[in-house]
Amino acid sequence: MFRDPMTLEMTAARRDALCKSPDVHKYDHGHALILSGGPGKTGAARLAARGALRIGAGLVTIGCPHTALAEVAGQVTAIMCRPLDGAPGLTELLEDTRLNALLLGPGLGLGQDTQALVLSALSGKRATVLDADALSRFSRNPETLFDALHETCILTPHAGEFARLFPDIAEKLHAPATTGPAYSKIDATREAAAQAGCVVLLKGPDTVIADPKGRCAINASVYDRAAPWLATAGSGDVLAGFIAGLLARGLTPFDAAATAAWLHTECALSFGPGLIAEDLPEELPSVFRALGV
Ligand SMILES: NC(=O)C1=CN([C@@H]2O[C@H](COP(=O)(O)OP(=O)(O)OC[C@H]3O[C@@H](n4cnc5c(N)ncnc54)[C@H](OP(=O)(O)O)[C@@H]3O)[C@@H](O)[C@H]2O)[C@@H](O)CC1
Ligand SMILES: Nc1ncnc2c1ncn2[C@@H]1O[C@H](COP(=O)(O)OP(=O)(O)O)[C@@H](O)[C@H]1O
Repeated sequence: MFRDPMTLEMTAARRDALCKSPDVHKYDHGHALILSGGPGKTGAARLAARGALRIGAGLVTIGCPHTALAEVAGQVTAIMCRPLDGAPGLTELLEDTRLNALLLGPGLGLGQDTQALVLSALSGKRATVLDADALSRFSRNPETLFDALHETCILTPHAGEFARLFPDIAEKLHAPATTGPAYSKIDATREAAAQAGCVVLLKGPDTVIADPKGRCAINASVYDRAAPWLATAGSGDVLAGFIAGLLARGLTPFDAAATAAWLHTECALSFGPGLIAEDLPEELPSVFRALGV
């Protein structure tokens, strides 16, 4: 067990996990399924899907409502798309056991459908990233979500989503410290991971990743790694896609979250000012080259 939080670095083991063997085929690199919202709400899933493909998932499919199929299909090429209406459609699609990593939330909306999709996705116990609306949807009934989560899930809230899902923990985090040591973002993320029973990645300039046993890492985008251009619409959607892609490739939830957060910052540093979310996946090849992947 790792009790001490570690500042993330690109270790040889992490780098090796990103390399692809010469003698395997695309299904050996996994197949990520990313759910999209309806018409006019497909951008976030497309950003995430591009991230998942660029980080090395062998195949990436966007599952979207029939009504959004033309919009999605008209804007993706290497990424595949499948019509999928509601939780029954998802259950049917998940009969394909090669779909080994799921991402739900970006652009999904806050309706009843989102809750049903999340619960259906979680029932199969597949590696699953929950972000954005898949978290906010449960702000009034977090216990429903916690009861369904399992150990290969990853929650990726920003501070606002975190406070919706873990209001008591957020209150402690934001309370003024009257006695030391103060309750930190690391304490908060660890407590949230223990409560949820899965990995939690709490975003921000300093992103903290924790698992239920207390293992913890920090991706600090500060000082020489400051990347304020990441505060742009959709950059979190790309991060969720990076994590889903690495899950598809077989990384553990903790390693997928930690490695993705580190690469996300590297992509922003490599691109520099003027960055928009679309640029992040496109920057991965030069980041990989610099790492010798
Ligand atoms: N290209 C696309 O298709 C994109 C699609 N997207 C998709 O849109 C959907 C809704 O996304 P969203 O951004 O409107 O919802 P959300 O982030 O909950 O903000 C609502 C309120 O929460 C707060 N808040 C926000 N951030 C915070 C923080 N870090 N820390 C603290 N508080 C924070 C803030 O409230 P305030 O602080 O202003 O009171 C804000 O007004 C979602 O599905 C997403 O995937 C986006 O990803 C963009 C690109
Ligand atoms: N000032 C900052 N410096 C470094 N990274 C940041 C900063 N602000 C936000 N980020 C990162 O950008 C991403 C924003 O994600 P999120 O808030 O979910 O936005 P969106 O919903 O638009 O995708 C997160 O990965 C977060 O860690």
